[in-house]
Amino acid sequence: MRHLPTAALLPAPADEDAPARLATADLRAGFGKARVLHGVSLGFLDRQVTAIIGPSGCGKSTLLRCLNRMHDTVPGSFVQGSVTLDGQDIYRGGIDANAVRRHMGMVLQRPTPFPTMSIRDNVLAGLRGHGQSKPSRGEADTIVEAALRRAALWDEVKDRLRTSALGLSGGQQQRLCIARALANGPQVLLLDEPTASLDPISTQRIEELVYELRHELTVVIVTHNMQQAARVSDRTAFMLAGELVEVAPTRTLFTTPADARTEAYITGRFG
Ligand SMILES: Nc1ncnc2c1ncn2[C@@H]1O[C@H](COP(=O)(O)OP(=O)(O)OP(=O)(O)O)[C@@H](O)[C@H]1O
Repeated sequence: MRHLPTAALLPAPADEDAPARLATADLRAGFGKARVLHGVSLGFLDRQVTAIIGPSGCGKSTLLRCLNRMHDTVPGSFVQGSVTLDGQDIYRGGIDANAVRRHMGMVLQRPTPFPTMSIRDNVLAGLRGHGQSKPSRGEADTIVEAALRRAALWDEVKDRLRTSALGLSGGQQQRLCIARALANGPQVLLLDEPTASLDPISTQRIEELVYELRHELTVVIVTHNMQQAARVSDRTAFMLAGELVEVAPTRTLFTTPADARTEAYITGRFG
C-alpha cells in the first residue's frame, strides 16, 4: 500500500490565479417550491481538486448535480443562474445535456456497478450509453485497460475481466465506477461522498486515486469528512444552508478561515 505524500495532508496553497474550468454564477436551484441553493458563485480550477464541505442538507449534492445537469433530470426541479464549462453555459438552449454528462463523470456514495454485467462491460457501458459507435474489440480492450489502470484497479482484475462486477469488494466496485466514468474521457470528475460506504483501506485507495487524478482532470469531491478534504483537495468550499460561505486553498480554510461560521464548523461546534 502506498501512502499519500505528507504534503498532501495539508496541500500547499493552490494557485488562485489558475483558470476556472468550471464555474457557477448566482446559481439558484431546488425542487418545486423548495429552494436549496441561494445564489452560489464558485469556480473550479483546472487540474485541481475542490472539496465541498458543509452540514447535512446544506445543498452539497444539489450543487454537484447542477454541475453536470443531473439535477434537471429530477421532475419538478429548477435551475437558475449559470454553470459554465470552458466558458460555455451548459444550460443554454441547444446544449446536449447528455454530452454534458459524458464530459463530467460522476461517482456516487454507493458503488453502482451494473449487476448483470462483467467488469469489462461495466467499463464500456458508459460509452455505449451515450450513443457512440461501438468500438472494435481491440479498441475496447485498449479503453478497458487504460481506464482500469487510471482507476488503479487493473492489477487486481486483469485476470477476471469477464466475471461479474458483483464479485468485487465494495472498494473495488467504487474504483470500477471511477474507471467507467474515466472511460468516457471526461474533463471533469464529480465525486459525491465516494468513500462513505467504504472501509478505511478502500477509502485510502480512493483518496490516493483522487490525489493522482488531479494531474489530469478537474475534480470536485463532496465529503462529510474534513480530514479527507484536507488530505485530497487543493481548495475547499464551505457551504451552509444553500449558500457558499467561503472558498479558499485547503490549508488556509482549515487553519485561518475568513468567516466565523467556517471556524465554528471546522472546530466541530455545529454540523
Ligand atoms: N429529489 C428531491 N426532492 C426534494 N427535495 C430534495 C431532493 N433531493 C434533495 N432534496 C432536499 O434538498 C436539500 C439539500 O439536499 P442535498 O442532498 O443537496 O444536501 P447535502 O448537503 O448533500 O446533504 P447530505 O450531506 O446529507 O448528503 C435537502 O433539504 C434535501 O431534503
